[in-house]
Amino acid sequence: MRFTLAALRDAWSLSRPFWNGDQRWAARGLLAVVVVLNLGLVAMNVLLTYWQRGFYNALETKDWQAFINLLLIGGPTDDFAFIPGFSLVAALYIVVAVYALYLKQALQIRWRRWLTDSLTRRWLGHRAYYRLAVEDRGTDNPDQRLAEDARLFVDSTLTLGLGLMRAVVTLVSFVFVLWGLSGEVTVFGVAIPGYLVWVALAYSALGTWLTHRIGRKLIGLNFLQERVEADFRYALVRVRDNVEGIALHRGEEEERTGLEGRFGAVIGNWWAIMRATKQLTFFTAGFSQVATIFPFVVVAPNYFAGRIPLGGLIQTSTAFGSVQEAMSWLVNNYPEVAAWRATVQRLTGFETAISAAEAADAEGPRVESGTQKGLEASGLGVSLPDGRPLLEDVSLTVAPGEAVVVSGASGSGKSTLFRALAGIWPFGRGRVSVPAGGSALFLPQRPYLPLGTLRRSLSYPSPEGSFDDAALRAVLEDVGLGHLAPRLDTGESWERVLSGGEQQRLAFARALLQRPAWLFLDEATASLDPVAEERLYRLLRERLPGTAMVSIAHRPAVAAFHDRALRVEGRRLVPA
Ligand SMILES: Nc1ncnc2c1ncn2[C@@H]1O[C@H](COP(=O)(O)OP(=O)(O)OP(=O)(O)O)[C@@H](O)[C@H]1O
Repeated sequence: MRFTLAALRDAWSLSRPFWNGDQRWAARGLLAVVVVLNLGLVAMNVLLTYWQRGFYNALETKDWQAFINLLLIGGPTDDFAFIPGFSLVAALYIVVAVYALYLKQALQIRWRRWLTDSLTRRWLGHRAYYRLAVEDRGTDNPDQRLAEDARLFVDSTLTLGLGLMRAVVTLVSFVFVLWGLSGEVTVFGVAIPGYLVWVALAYSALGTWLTHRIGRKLIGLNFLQERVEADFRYALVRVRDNVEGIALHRGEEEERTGLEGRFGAVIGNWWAIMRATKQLTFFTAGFSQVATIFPFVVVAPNYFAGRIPLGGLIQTSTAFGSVQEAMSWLVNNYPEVAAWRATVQRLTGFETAISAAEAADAEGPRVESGTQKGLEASGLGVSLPDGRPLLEDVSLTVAPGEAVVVSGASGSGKSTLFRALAGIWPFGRGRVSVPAGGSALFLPQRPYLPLGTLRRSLSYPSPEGSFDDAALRAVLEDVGLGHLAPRLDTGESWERVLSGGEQQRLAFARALLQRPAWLFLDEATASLDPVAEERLYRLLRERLPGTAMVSIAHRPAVAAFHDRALRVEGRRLVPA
């Protein structure tokens, strides 16, 4: 019971914004139509049992005319003045079944689009993706959660929800039918009305309870399966993205062992799922086998005693079977429910982690716009995710157009300071104030090249098309990448095609195009030869004279292009 309530509460908190949000009328409208169509299907099933009764009675009494009527247009039976013929009911059933599915799918894709969109926005917004990556909150594989879990959640919630609703409505309708059909039995002198209903309910309740006891470990196993599958897929993507590093190290054997280990986890958990499913299927298959004859066994005494005709026997057993099947909904859907529960857990965990990241957005060194002319950082503290301090009481002022170089031992915290100045490092305190209106650009050691054309990579983070061809070609020429000018619109895996030095040249080209007021460089020329390094820095100073620069660099030659030098020493930033 606790299991069900917690799952439903989590699922509702994931779904509520969709059903109450700006798409609510379209969503609720579609859902209402789908529900009505599904109810129509149940109603037709009930009608068909009365049709069946008339039909079998016509067979038993060899009434040719009634037989034809019930096959085609319809006609009177013992119980009703008119029952529609099979051809009419079947034609309507087909149309309703097709549209019940089609409109359910339409709702499904609308809901999935909304869920994926809202999770992606929140994951990317407030830089939650960054915080979740640097700080392990147990939210493995966000890609899997956004793509696979969101899809499964929507599909299964609708499919299981509608299935459950149909089961409940079927149960209620057929309980009435069955109650009307079953007489009274007297057990130990007590008359029990509608005894067939009680037998069906008891049989199904016992089955449901046993199913849950046998199958509940499937929930945890399904949760784990999603995770190990995603881990394996991610390891494959890592190999694909690092082909050169692996080939140069001749690391194939090591990679294969690593992949085998991850795939081993997939297989190991899969065996556990198989064993649990086998136990469950032994029970559920046995349960449904018995269920096919159980109604006949229960009703047979009345039939053989001549109290009901053949049509009555068939209708009673169908009604009994329907009640029992509707009651056994969980027995028949347990693996799907277990998989759904695991998906809800994964999405809820992801959502909670995003909310926590959003709430913690205000933590860490802040970057704010100020009214002063230059960049000012005071009392800045930068820590590691576990709270250990890396830099303390950092003060830094940079005037507009000024160039400052920062050096220091490897691991002393220069790159982390660079992240703090960019406002993305979530651990530490203090604030950085930059003049309002001035744009800033950060060039890390390994530039990020998005998927797509070279034009997109050059223009990034401005949208593709922000700069005209002449500007792009000229800037490529300036940074020494003139040979790439004819390939501006070629879609490539540019990260793999361009050398490390070429990628750094491309980053400089971005700076020349964007013309930021504040430019931060973290060893942005580390892969270039001294001549190219000098050329690029000279270009920056000539073309962007008004741009202030803060460079992190080890090489003394770089210092020549800066007005001032600082050093990270003993957790402090001091003049060099
Ligand atoms: N996400 C992280 N989680 C844990 N530790 C981190 C993380 N990022 C950086 N560190 C640690 O912080 C310390 C400083 O790292 P940082 O990259 O700032 O050094 P650096 O001075 O730029 O070094 P280098 O000159 O070698 O690039 C290192 O010991 C590093 O291991």
